[in-house]
Amino acid sequence: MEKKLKEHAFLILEDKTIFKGIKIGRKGITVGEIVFNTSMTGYQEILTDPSYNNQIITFTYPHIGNTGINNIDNESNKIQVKSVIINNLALISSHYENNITLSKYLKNNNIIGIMNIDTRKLTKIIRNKGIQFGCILSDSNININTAYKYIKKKKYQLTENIVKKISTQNIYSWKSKNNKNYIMKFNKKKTLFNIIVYDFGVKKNILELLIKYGCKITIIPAETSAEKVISLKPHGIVLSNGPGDPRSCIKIINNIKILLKTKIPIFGICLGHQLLALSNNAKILKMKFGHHGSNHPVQNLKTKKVMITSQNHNFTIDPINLPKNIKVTHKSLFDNTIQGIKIINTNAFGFQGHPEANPGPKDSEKLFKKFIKNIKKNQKK
Ligand SMILES: NC(=O)CC[C@H](N)C(=O)O
Repeated sequence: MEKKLKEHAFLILEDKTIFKGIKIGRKGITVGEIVFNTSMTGYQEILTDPSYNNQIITFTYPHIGNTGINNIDNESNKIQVKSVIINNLALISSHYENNITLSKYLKNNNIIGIMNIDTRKLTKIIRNKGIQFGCILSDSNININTAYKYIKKKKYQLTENIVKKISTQNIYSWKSKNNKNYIMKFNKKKTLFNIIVYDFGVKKNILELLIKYGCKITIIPAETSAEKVISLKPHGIVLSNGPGDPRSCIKIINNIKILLKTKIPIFGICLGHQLLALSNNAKILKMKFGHHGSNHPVQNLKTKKVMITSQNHNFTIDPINLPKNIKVTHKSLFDNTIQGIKIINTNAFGFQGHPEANPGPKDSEKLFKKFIKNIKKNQKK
């Protein structure tokens, strides 16, 4: 059990709503875009998902921290969210893999957080008014007017390209800790495909699933040139998930345009899917409050089958005046937004949700099989 959890903190929204709560993590002030996640499990994976880099996360599920933090489930090597808003922080962590309490984990990683917030009320505000920029203030030496000034000052930074900052700076091979146990389940011929993964903020489970389906992985910096990628002679290319506004990734979009001409199979996931669309001259829109949860129904328009998927995005492909070479393959049954695309006359497809889940259901894992099938087909030609 943890004691001393009683210092006050404030959550201040750009619409001037003020919530009073209790400080968790480090003392200080922080601002960012607040996004809500509706998943009932998986707070550790969410906190470490690089797609949330620079954002403040709030959980609609009221009880967070009850299984602690373990050494296995991180989706990257650090906490990626800027700050955390929780309703009820569990004071006891109980799980056989538990290593450290959530509260200690936040403190050790210098994260500013707030608890005892009615996160469902906060989520309703975001749903009604749209994504809110907000500030967590847990330092009694800073007053609320400073917080408002901070919100105004920092908001402009939303359009900057953060992908380049968080991507790997060097090319490296991914070695799975688990690979012996699950490589080759799908790929019976035991061929290892060489896959290049563009790291826009890649989640670990994307890499683990590629390993599972028989791939050898080389991870490359976000702005690696198309020429360099072609010289590495990959069997397939993955455009990973990642944070921020895809429209800021100009260099990456230009590289994808060149790669599309090569016919190397390409699989775009979330940000990667949006970048695939942009490199084919589609428009991207910012959604009112995005999709962030693990129960989103997505329909395959050809088979009519529905998958329950994990989602985490604020941007979406504009369905109006979609270029003719982009075929929509999947749609959200929540709001009809585009969830899957195929680029005609190429070997490229994209998926808006998170087929690697973590947290979330495994229904859309089959998209990895589809990618491998595309690679095999391409080899036969
Ligand atoms: N998970 C992701 O890759 C997110 C993509 C993009 N940053 C968005 O918010 O829409």
